[in-house]
Amino acid sequence: MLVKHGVISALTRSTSYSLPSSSSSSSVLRRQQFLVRTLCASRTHLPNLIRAMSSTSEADAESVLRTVTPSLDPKRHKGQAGKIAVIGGCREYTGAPYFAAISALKIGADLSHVFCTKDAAPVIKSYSPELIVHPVLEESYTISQLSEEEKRKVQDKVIGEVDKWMERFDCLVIGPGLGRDPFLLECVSKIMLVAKKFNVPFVVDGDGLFLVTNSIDLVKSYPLAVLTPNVNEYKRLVQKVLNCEVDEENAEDQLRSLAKQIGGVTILRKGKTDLISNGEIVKSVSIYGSPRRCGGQGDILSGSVAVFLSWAQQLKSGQVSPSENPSILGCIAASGLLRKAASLAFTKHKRSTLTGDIIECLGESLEDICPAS
Ligand SMILES: NC(=O)C1=CN([C@@H]2O[C@H](COP(=O)(O)OP(=O)(O)OC[C@H]3O[C@@H](n4cnc5c(N)ncnc54)[C@H](O)[C@@H]3O)[C@@H](O)[C@H]2O)[C@@H](O)CC1
Ligand SMILES: Nc1ncnc2c1ncn2[C@@H]1O[C@H](COP(=O)(O)OP(=O)(O)OP(=O)(O)O)[C@@H](O)[C@H]1O
Ligand SMILES: [Mg+2]
Repeated sequence: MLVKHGVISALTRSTSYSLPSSSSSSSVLRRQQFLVRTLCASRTHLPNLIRAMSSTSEADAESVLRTVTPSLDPKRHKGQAGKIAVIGGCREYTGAPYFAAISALKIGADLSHVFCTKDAAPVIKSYSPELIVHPVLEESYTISQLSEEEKRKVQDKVIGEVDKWMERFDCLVIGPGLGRDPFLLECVSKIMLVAKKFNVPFVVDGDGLFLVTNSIDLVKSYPLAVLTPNVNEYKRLVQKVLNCEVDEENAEDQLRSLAKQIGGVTILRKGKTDLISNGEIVKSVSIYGSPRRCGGQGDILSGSVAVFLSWAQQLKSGQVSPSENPSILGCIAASGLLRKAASLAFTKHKRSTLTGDIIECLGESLEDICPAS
């Protein structure tokens, strides 16, 4: 343990991340181990792996799903299969955070929280009693009458409300249905700083990517950040970071450059084929899939990445090669499962397939690949 902690300290010093002071809790320890595995994977072992795999290779998503999904052990207590929090949900969008949060539960996480605006909270609560919903975020229109001093107090309160829960979460999903209100996004930037302080991994999606694209330092060189851009979000990222247009001919190399340029974050580029890179390796997932493009499928994906990433970080060393980055494994597993569930839902519902139908197929699809008993 002491040796491990020494390694952790050295690694965290070299990346200028500080560990939380109460590093005795098991979730903090797990995150430290995750950080070590992620850094080891990206610094020590990957060069060898890259030499062996210079071009993109199709991931064996089913095998990754079997590796990362924990067995249902009666000795485990509530929380050990994952505690996820979605930061998103505003006046316009209540579906997206719900889809992300409920997908996490349907896959097998124990607890799923949503931090959203006060307007969105009763709506999201009414979709499901399973979710723990915190009405804490504020948009500009609710505070327009306040002085600058009072606005700062509101911001501190918002951040305090999330901060007090932060250490309990295994992963955050930042952005589904967040909206683009400037005051709200400023609060979310601060929430990201708190997550980084506690080494909590986060998946950035939807409007979280709008925020990050305009303030890339929020995620730059944070090894526990995963970005899940769709076609538009990817285009904006490429334009902003690489200062060029999307190059479909050299899609893999461009994705690798983009991830490298953002300091080795993991990027899952969604599309006909999902491409995943951490700036070193590039993996693809193209199995299954559905021709229906109804809104909300990306939200299922971001909630799923959070769960599989959390499970991948719990794997004991020995079960998985140290060169396998938990963030990459989480992305491969989530992409494979979503595509299988979408395919199954489509065989049942054809043109009328909706996101809710795909969510209903998550359990059956996972069961098919790794049965619960
Ligand atoms: N039911 C809901 O509450 C949903 C809310 N969503 C949220 O809506 C917000 C905005 O997300 P968007 O994905 O619309 O933002 P984008 O910036 O990706 O899309 C903006 C515009 O681009 C178009 N577009 C999207 N995908 C495209 C594609 N593949 N090819 C061409 N044009 C495309 C959209 O129709 C939209 O008009 C996010 O916070 C997101 O999470 C979405 O997740 C969908 C479901
Ligand atoms: N052309 C396609 N063919 C097959 N599957 C696709 C295609 N485009 C996207 N997908 C699948 O759908 C998933 C969601 O991608 P999509 O581009 O719809 O995300 P999004 O726009 O962020 O969704 P949302 O509406 O939730 O915001 C991807 O992970 C991918 O597996
Ligand atoms: Mg989206």
